[in-house]
Amino acid sequence: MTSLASKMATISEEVVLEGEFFLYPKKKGLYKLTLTRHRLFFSPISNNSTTYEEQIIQISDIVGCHCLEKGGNVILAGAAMTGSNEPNKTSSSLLEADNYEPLEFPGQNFFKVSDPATCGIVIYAYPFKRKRFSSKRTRCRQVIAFEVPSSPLEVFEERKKEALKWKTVMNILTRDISNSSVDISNWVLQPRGKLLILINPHSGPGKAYVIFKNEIAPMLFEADIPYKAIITDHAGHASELLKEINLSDWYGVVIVSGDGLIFETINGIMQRDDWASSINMPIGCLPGGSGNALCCAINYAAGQPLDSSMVLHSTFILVKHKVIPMDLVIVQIPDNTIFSFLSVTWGIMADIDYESEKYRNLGEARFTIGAIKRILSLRTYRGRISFLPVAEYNPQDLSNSKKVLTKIRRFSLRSRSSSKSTNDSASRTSNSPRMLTKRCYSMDNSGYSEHQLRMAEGDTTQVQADEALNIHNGKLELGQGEEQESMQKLCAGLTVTENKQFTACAEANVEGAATANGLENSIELPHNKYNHGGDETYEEQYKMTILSETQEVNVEEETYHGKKSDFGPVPTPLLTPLDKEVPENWVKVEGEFILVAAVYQTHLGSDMLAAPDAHLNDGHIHLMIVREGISRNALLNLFLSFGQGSHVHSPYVESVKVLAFRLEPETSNGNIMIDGERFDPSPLQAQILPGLARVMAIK
Ligand SMILES: Nc1ncnc2c1ncn2[C@@H]1O[C@H](COP(=O)(O)OP(=O)(O)OP(=O)(O)O)[C@@H](O)[C@H]1O
Repeated sequence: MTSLASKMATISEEVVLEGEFFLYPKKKGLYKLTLTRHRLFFSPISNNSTTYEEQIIQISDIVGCHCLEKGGNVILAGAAMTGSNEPNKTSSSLLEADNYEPLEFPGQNFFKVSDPATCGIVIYAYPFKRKRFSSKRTRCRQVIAFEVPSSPLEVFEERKKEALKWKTVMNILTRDISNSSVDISNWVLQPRGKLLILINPHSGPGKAYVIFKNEIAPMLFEADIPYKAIITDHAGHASELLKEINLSDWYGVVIVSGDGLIFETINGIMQRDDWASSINMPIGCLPGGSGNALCCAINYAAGQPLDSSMVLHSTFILVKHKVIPMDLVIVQIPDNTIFSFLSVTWGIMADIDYESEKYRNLGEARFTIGAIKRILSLRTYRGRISFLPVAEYNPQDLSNSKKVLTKIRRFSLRSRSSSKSTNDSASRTSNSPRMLTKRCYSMDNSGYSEHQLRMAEGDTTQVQADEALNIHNGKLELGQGEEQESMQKLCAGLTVTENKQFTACAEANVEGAATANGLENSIELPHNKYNHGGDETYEEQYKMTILSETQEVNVEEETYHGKKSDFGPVPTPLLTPLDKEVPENWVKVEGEFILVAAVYQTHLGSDMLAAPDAHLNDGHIHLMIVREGISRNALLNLFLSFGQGSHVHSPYVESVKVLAFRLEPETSNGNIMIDGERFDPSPLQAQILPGLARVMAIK
């Protein structure tokens, strides 16, 4: 038996634990279990060596290990709580309230035993399996339980102790907690930090709560993650909570919604007096909305597929996460400041995002429908885009800029300035009520206001588009316009599935993880008369901590406790006031544009690899410009190539990495979208804040 065990553990790996167990509940024969730091091997013990069958579970696929327990159904401790409309209740006092709706699951899903004398372990794993009739892989739930035999451990307490030892060691390995001690009896399993989970019941097709209950909560139970789940009851609720609550009560905040609630969360935190420490609070995201770009970017970086099982893959990442810095971008619009984590778009991309709101019940497919309509009724926008490029700017060869001149990196900052103007203006962003659909921010700083989509009346191009493209009962019907051929080409790449979801054929190849772009650590800001010059470097002046791109954050070392400190506004040394000219060393491009997009995550949707070489914390804004002069056909092809990210090679696309930019639309029509939120077209400027936020991700 011992020799079999050695064979199982392939000898080269150090054996952490070995033991003999029954496979529960069959109790058919004994199994030998061998645990190494990376794998669990198990095989039946038989006198006949020809029946030797070894099975392996990778530790990296395991989310948790429990002791077998007696019981019926599982009632989840975290449970979910609805919001409250009670007028006197503040958002944060809701957290103390006791109106929980218990979530109950059938016991057999989690291997509850009927005999209290049964001792053993149950392992929850999510290994990759190949999909049927496809070369693609997806994670599948695997639950396996082992019972400690009553011989030689006859005493119940000893069997219980053995099961507990296996559970503890398995969970320590599963959580990738470093243990220097070779003696496993010194290994200590610390309880997991508590998560505040915010669920938007109206996001996307309105299924966020069902997704949470059926797909997310069970895995949180398996991984022993404590949480409190709150169903938001109004727009702005998340931002109110994050502004008010004592953050030290929580390990992190998790959003089950689309990008809109993540935007609210980040901007809520940035309105706190102690924003500079509070923004260290890890943010997790699980896809529950129609636009789940950050989830896509995190899954892509972790090498997980962006397929129909994205909730499962995202929950798996949440359970196995490390805390990773994420770039934010400070966006200044007249009289307001916004903190953005995703993108600023203007032109066709913004129009598609905003105008496709009415198809939100189609989930992400709304963007495909919106794209077809907007290409049919193509508009151009006049304006100016100015930017501070990372590399030497060569308009002839924009996508191939090589010489890196500037790079600012992740920082934690504490400005010496006592002015609070930035945060004061930010606080105006989300005090007012917010519409769930067709929402926009008005530029007069009065907060959120309802915005009617510019449909038929007074917008003839939209009417033509609507006539050319009809959507009835989940089917696309093409009109007779001059673009019919192009549209047929695009629609040939669309499949309409039973649940009326449209998916583009051109799927992103997301099997391989994004690799870090290998940029060096040096910082050499260009001479900029507005960067507050002097002899101090940018890092010295703003107390930046330069970390390498692959460095993880040790949460223990950072504080996000809600102490009121005298933090100043977020410094923006690269920006001049919006009503002054941009610095002389900026590049200015003027003309008619089809689109301008500033993106800082890889994805803007599961089939939109907008910035293929972006990284969560690469310290760059990836600017993409398409000027007028592109045919509709070429634009169609361009949109189709977004799935693979090959649009960056198009001769029509100018790609440039920048640290800051200013956008000055000359026309008042159209839309500006910041992280999926609409703003009226007016001048804005933005600067990267490298690695300012923290996300739960896997590199
Ligand atoms: N209970 C609620 N009722 C109405 N609106 C809410 C509620 N909770 C949150 N919201 C608002 O709904 C907005 C949209 O949600 P989110 O973007 O997360 O999902 P989404 O489905 O991707 O949205 P959209 O399709 O509108 O972009 C959020 O920005 C938030 O302000």
